[in-house]
Amino acid sequence: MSSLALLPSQKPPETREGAARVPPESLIYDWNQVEAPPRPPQPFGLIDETLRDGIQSPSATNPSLEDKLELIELMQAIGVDAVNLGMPCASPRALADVVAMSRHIQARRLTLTPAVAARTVLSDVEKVIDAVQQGGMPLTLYVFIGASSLRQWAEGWSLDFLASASAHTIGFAVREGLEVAFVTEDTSRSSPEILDRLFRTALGQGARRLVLCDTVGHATPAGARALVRWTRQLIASTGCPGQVEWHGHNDRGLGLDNALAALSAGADRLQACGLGVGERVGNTAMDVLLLNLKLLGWYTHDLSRLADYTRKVSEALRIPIPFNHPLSGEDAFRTGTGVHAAALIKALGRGGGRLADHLYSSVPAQEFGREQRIEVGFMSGLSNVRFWLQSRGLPSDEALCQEVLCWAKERDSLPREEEILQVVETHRRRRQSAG
Ligand SMILES: CC(=O)SCCNC(=O)CCNC(=O)[C@H](O)C(C)(C)COP(=O)(O)OP(=O)(O)OC[C@H]1O[C@@H](n2cnc3c(N)ncnc32)[C@H](O)[C@@H]1OP(=O)(O)O
Repeated sequence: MSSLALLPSQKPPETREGAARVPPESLIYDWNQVEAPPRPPQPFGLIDETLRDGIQSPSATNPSLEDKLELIELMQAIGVDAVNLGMPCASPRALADVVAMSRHIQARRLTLTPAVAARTVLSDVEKVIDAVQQGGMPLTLYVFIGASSLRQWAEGWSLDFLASASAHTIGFAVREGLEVAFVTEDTSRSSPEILDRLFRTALGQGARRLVLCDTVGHATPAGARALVRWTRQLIASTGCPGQVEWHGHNDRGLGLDNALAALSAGADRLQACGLGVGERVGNTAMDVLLLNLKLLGWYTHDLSRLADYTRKVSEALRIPIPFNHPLSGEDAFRTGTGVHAAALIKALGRGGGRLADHLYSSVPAQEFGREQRIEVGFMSGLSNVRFWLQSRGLPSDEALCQEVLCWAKERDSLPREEEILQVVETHRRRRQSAG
């Protein structure tokens, strides 16, 4: 504790007239621009898979219908253009929820395109047709089959079986008036020979979207780019209209990088789930993807409700937001660190929130509905304490600041607000009785 006496006391921040008017961009050299990723070659879309793949996370709770409806509203608010409502064949409740969500989308005149998933199995597709009839609105069918040799081996399937099951089911769905997206599970580990056969079959039967699935999170950005480019060339060679969609998992922690690489290579749409929930370690996180798309300048929709969306995903699926999750994590914009806090406080004094927002974060908190917070803890300096006290309208004389800081340094974790207030109160009483 005696070492604290050696800490230099914080000088009052210098003020520099006019600093507030300096745009942050002019103070930040951006190496990212030196080798900037290629912009997507065409407009792109986003489909939210939280209510399909997201709830396949073993840790997720199946959200109530009310929560699902609220989530759909928030998806619309953040500018997502399509939503997968689930698998009607999974259970009577799943079917009923899909129907209720379709009715909601219609009644509220939302612009989200609703979609559902099914196996290449006629009885699954019949359930989708039920959902369309009961819900009274079209649903895009995402019809899937395990494609890779590994997946075929596990099931005892042949490529002929995959092609005929796909042709049969897609043909049936298209004749029934459904728009069809063809989903090849494990695409990123499937050979070009397999994909060539299946994609030509699907497009020939009227599928209008090919979904490239990195089902086990095997892809790297280079692999994602190669697969997207190869698929675009294949579609062009068929003369059929067809779009490319990317579905990525995060097993190697590369979900976001792969999604961005797929987009740069020409994917028309990306799939993602709020908070990155989904099978095993989950899917590309929709919230982090949107954050990056926005910062890259590739997405212009207002994202001030993005943190609300992420909170709702957490609440609806009963999955806590990790403390260090980008943007919405508890710690995303707070610091208890002395050097960082001292600089942040000076920046606040000089230029207000906008510049301060860029000082110790690459994400401007205010733009996304959040704000910077300064805490007091064992890695703090006097600046933290003084700011903490002043921002609560409390006295912040040197003796009190030193006492709070010495006390905080002795602790193993950041103190709670009430605990700091207790130290302040004890100090006040001691002074009162002394004086
Ligand atoms: C794209 C993805 O993420 S794939 C994950 C899809 N999501 C889910 O599975 C969640 C919801 N699933 C469910 O509710 C159930 O698994 C159901 C209703 C689909 C099927 O339940 P069950 O009939 O009891 O089958 P079960 O789940 O045990 O096994 C899956 C069956 O589907 C078969 N199957 C899987 N995909 C296909 C396909 N595209 N075409 C034909 N059969 C398929 C499997 O071979 C297996 O058949 P089997 O029972 O003869 O071995």
